Amino acid sequence: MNEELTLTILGGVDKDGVPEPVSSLDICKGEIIGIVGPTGSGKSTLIDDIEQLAQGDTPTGRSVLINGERPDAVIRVDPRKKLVAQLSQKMHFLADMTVRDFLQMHARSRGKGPELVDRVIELANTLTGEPISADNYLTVLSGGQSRSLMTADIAVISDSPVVLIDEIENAGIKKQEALQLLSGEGKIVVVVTHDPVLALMASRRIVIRNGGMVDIITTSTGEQDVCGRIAKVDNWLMSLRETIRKGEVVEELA
Ligand SMILES: Nc1ncnc2c1ncn2[C@@H]1O[C@H](COP(=O)(O)OP(=O)(O)OP(=O)(O)O)[C@@H](O)[C@H]1O
Repeated sequence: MNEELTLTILGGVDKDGVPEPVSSLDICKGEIIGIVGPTGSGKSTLIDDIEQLAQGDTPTGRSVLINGERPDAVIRVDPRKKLVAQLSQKMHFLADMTVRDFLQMHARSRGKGPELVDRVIELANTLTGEPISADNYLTVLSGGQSRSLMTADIAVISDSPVVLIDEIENAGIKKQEALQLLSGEGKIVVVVTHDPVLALMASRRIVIRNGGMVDIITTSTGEQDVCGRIAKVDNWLMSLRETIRKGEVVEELA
């Protein structure tokens, strides 16, 4: 995946049919971009527009361009050519097969070798505190394990250069690592979140109000500093959760 990629969102209208203040936004390869706004403001709707590569044919009237051009119809409908992968809070596997069989099948369907399977599991295990083994059945994986596996699968096997993430704050996965992994693979990562660590990890965030994109905030160096500090607290909380999950005793602070 070395080709250049720019995703352009052309603004449409807000809930009142008024043109959105942000009329055009370019997002480049490897960028993490946040979407923030009050409940019901239209964050998921923007994610859906990107997922569908809207062409003025959704309620918002937005259009999404790939490298400055309107994507052809094949890209929009052929699952093998899909540009956009989505990772959501609610995720369950329905297939009754092992992790290894599932990943091998997915790698094969993408024309990739079975050697990637071990790499996916290894990466997934860096994102979850509960180890996943190749012989686990998908149906017994916890929510956190499932999301970790999907994140690693998207990073390694899936060719989709754009990843949409809708609220993973309580997903039981190391969310910073997950975002870094995906953007490090050169993917465009679009994340709906109010989690300060995730929102400030993004280089910019789109502010949504009343269905419209009203502002783009670039993360300042001061905000990056805050992000680093809260990330440490966040990792500490995660390790405390692990200690408690394992039935161990929490050490007192020195
Ligand atoms: N530009 C728009 N034009 C018309 N309707 C819109 C627009 N944007 C959002 N809506 C509608 O507003 C409602 C709420 O939007 P949405 O679910 O995207 O909000 P949200 O910010 O994701 O909410 P939550 O934080 O609760 O998940 C939906 O019914 C959606 O169809």
